[in-house]
Amino acid sequence: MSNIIEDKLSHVMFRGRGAEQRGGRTPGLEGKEITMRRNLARPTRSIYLALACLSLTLHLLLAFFCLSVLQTACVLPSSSSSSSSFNPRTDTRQHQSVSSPSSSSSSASSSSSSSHKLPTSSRNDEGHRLNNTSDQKGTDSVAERDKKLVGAGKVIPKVKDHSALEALFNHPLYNLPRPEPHQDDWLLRVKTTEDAGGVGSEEEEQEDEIHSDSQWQRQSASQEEGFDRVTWTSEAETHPPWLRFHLGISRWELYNRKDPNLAQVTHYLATQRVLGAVQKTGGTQLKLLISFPNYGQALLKPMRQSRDSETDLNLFYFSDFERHNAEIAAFHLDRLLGFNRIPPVVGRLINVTTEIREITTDRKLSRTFFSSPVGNVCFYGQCEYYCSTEHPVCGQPHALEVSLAAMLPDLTIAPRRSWRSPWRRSYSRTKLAQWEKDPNYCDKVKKTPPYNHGTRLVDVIDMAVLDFLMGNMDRHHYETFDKFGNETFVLHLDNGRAFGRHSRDESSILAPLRQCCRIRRSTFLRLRLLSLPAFRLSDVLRESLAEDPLAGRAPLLSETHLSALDRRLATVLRGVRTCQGQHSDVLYNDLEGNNGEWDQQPD
Ligand SMILES: Nc1ncnc2c1ncn2[C@@H]1O[C@H](COP(=O)(O)OP(=O)(O)OP(=O)(O)O)[C@@H](O)[C@H]1O
Ligand SMILES: [Mn+2]
Repeated sequence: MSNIIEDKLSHVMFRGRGAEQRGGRTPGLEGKEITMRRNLARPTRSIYLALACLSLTLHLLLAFFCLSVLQTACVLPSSSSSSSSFNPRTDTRQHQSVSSPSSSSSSASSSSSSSHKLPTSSRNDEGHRLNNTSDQKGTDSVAERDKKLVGAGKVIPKVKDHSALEALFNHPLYNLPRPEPHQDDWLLRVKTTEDAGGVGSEEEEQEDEIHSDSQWQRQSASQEEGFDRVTWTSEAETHPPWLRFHLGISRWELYNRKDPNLAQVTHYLATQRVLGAVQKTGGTQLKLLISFPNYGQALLKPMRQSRDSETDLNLFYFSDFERHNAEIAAFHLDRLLGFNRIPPVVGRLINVTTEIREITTDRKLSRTFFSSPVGNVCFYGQCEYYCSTEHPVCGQPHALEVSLAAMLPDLTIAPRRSWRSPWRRSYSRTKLAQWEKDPNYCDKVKKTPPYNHGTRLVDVIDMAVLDFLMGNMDRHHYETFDKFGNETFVLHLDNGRAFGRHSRDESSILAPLRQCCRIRRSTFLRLRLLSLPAFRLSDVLRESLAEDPLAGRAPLLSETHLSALDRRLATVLRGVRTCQGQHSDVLYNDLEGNNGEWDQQPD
């Protein structure tokens, strides 16, 4: 056997040498070689076969060795080890930027259900990019992240198959038939060219009418710097989402929950390029008016404190900081209660340097920018409360969480009326308001216009229920659209001071319900529905808030706030029952003539 192998090996060596010598060979030598090869063809094949077997055996041995002895050397590096090498947390400024890549990918999952299958390495790559760019003003990182946060108001990441939110919105109580709106029931309407009645009629046009196509075109001809060219016509499909939102405002609600434009508005607010940022006047705290290239605008409230920091118990409601997450959560809660009385609000991570400081034309605002000792970009603006170096709004180092609320139509085309709330607090450290001293206060309110007629009283009570649930004590005024007179809903604007405390329920907010013992039947039935396990308020709100782009960074409301909502809801329902035990006309029947499935619910 060994001889045979040796023999075959010598043939291989011979062939090898022959090949080496080929360079200077004579034709005679080549001829000899061919003859020899023919003679040796069969033994050579056997040698090849033997060598293949040998090689295979050696490979198998090597593999065994590798698996048993050097097992760790064959294992791929774990994700945690790779993540730590990609995400060095070297400095406090970077903390937020570091945590955001995973969050941006998880919030991207709201637009793509497959994204939570993203390989860890791709998330880490993002983290790496983000850290690099945050040192170069963080400009690209924030913009890139924003592109991925496009899930705004779109698809909810489905952790479970069953969606309580979907089930809630499919319930008949959330699909009550509405009368077909007449022309007068819309806040605005688009004037056609025929309506305009030719040249010279402009001064006679009513203020509540959106200008005709020809006027829009004229406006676009005198284009302002940076703004898009206006190509809208009277056709709804040509309108940007913010304009469709304005055109959808009716006598009864700000938006129709089922209108696909609602998701487009939040998406728009979350993703449009910021063209302008100036301070907005009115109110007491810092807020900015943001402009987008196609003439849309938003009201910005910055994050000033962490989501979970509870308001100091010794701070008066009028001294409390405004919270960006409260504005976002209030919009979702109001929608869940079936009110639709808060303009769409969405969270966004902005770059304070490129999206405020470098573009603002507001000198009063730009003068307040500074770099903090750890290198974060901060500003404080000019306003009544908390606009000083001691209360700066800071990026990390440039990235800042904000809430963006869709702006209502300008007051020049849709004037609003501001009403002092009958249950307004005294806004004094020493005095009590009338309603706090007089148990029969509501009797007087009920006799006073506009509360003596129509739905205004139950509207204010709806608002009190919303405010009690979210702990908002700061409802001194409310607004309505002038055009609709007293026959309209009330706007729930300014919710920045809600969700300040979860450990305390402020029962005085419920005074309108307790003192008047009246509530809309539809509101009561929805509240009862939200107390059932299948539609539990905390569950549906958690699910709804997951739609917001900022939810990927941290839940917009902590679990403590969510469970406080369930507790407070039970208090409201108990309050109604107590009233029902004392009075007969507690439920204001706004469902007359609608005998639907909701009636079958036990009382
Ligand atoms: N989405 C909106 N569109 C148009 N105007 C709005 C919008 N939200 C608020 N406003 C207007 O801006 C004013 C100031 O806003 P807001 O009440 O939120 O500020 P604030 O500083 O919280 O006020 P306050 O200190 O009185 O509580 C409101 O009274 C309202 O008229
Ligand atoms: Mn406020």
